[in-house]
Amino acid sequence: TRSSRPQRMLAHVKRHAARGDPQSVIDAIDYFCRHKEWAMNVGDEKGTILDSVVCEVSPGAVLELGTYCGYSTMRIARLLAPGARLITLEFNPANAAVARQVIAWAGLEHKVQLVEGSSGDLIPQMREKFGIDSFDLVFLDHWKDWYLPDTRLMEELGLLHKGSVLLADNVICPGAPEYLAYVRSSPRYDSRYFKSHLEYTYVEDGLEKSVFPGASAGSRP
Ligand SMILES: Cc1cc(-c2n[nH]c(CCNC(=O)c3cc(-c4ccc(F)cc4)cc(O)c3O)n2)ccn1
Ligand SMILES: [Mg+2]
Repeated sequence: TRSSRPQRMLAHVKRHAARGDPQSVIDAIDYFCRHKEWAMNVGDEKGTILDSVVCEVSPGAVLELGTYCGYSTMRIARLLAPGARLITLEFNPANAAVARQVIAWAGLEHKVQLVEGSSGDLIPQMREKFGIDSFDLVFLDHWKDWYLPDTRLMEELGLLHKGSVLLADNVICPGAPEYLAYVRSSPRYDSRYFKSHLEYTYVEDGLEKSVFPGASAGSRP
């Protein structure tokens, strides 16, 4: 049967990127998506904003919701300090299989745990299965109408601590209006919008960065 777009992307990476060189893998995917076939990676423009937030937070524990082909997984993992951990959740097994190979080609597999399944099922298992107490950074890049319920779930499970950063992709396109309204109105978050474009296009999109000031904030003194 005909190959999938992620499979063609992986073939392009193997042909054009150097093993163990994450930047060359990132560049190869950006070239493929800009000049051959569009794909829903966060991309180079929003990727630069992602990089700056990762460097600013210098997280010990990161959760990524929505791996896809592992592009943003690599952007984050290549900037992590030794011993820091990145857990990434992917719903689609075929995409997860491609992502594992992309991450391995970049030589970043020892920094990344890729788990297949839905966020709603896996987030409650973070402590027991992965020994994670809380996350310093969460990159939301999965199903857009799941951003809000999953954020509420992480709050309720105590997976966010004072200063935890939520960074959400696609808040304009495809859009996450309920999530945006929540983080921008809740006294529990300091939120800021980084205007950009939908990956590899001129359509407006952006990232919303929201700092969790602590569970007590916004509740009665
Ligand atoms: C429930 C659950 C879900 C997941 C999960 N795993 N993988 C994903 C991928 C989700 N991503 C997107 O749908 C997405 C779409 C566009 C887009 C598409 C078409 C257009 F025309 C314009 C823009 C652009 C993007 O940047 C995106 O990120 N979710 C993992 C775990 N649990
Ligand atoms: Mg996205």
